[in-house]
Amino acid sequence: MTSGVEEPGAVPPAPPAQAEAVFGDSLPKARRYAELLADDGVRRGLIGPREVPRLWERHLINCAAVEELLPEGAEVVDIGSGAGLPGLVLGLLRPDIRMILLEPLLRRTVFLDEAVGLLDLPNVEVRRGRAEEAHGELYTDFVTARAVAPLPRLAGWALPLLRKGGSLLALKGEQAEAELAAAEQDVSKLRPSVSDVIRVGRGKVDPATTVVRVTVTSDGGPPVPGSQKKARSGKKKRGRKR
Ligand SMILES: C[S@@+](CC[C@H](N)C(=O)[O-])C[C@H]1O[C@@H](n2cnc3c(N)ncnc32)[C@H](O)[C@@H]1O
Repeated sequence: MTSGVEEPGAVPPAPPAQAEAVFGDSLPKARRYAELLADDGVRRGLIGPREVPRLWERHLINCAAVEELLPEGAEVVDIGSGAGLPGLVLGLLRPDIRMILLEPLLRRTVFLDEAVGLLDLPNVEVRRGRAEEAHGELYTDFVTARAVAPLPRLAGWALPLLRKGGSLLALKGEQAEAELAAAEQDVSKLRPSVSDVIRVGRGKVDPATTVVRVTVTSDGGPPVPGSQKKARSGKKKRGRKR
């Protein structure tokens, strides 16, 4: 039986020294997000309690390292954001980018909406849905994803969302080269593309974050600029058809 008094949530560890270098002026927002993950995130089952002591190194800093692959003003769709990793971290670190967090589960989108409001992130939009349901509707410069699906399935979901020259940035573990080698042929059949494995955040993140990057080299369907359908409200929506 519960006492009716809510248990206090967990408290995240203090940010490690490299968090200052990684987040700079955004560190206060990153701290607030870490608190939210440790408290509400754990309470609502979005992250496991065992993740709390390693929130900074394994989650926030690891995800933040990807920002060096995103040029100024990039449009990004993070598929399978879960509790906001890596999309929310990138959105709070880089106010110049436009970030859509695409996540099918209501419980998670509710948390993400609350986090975006609390952290005051006007450049971040939360959408409920599966990546494959957005095909033909959403086009972007980059798709990010962490721990969402094996590479061939992930590429099937992500590549149709990309404009020509755009890249899927999939955060992977140490086996990234082997995973890419096994999947590369299937991936390039989905849409002509070039792929590589890069490590980002060297000198700030230890170990460096491993990213499989798949860059599409063909048009693959996005309509020509100017033929964009109007959003239902009549207001132009970020990242919509263009
Ligand atoms: C293991 S969690 C990873 C969450 C987060 N990216 C992270 O690294 O902590 C996988 C997430 O992908 C979402 N997901 C599963 N299938 C999806 C799909 N087809 N499109 C978009 N998201 C999907 C799930 O709802 C879940 O939130």
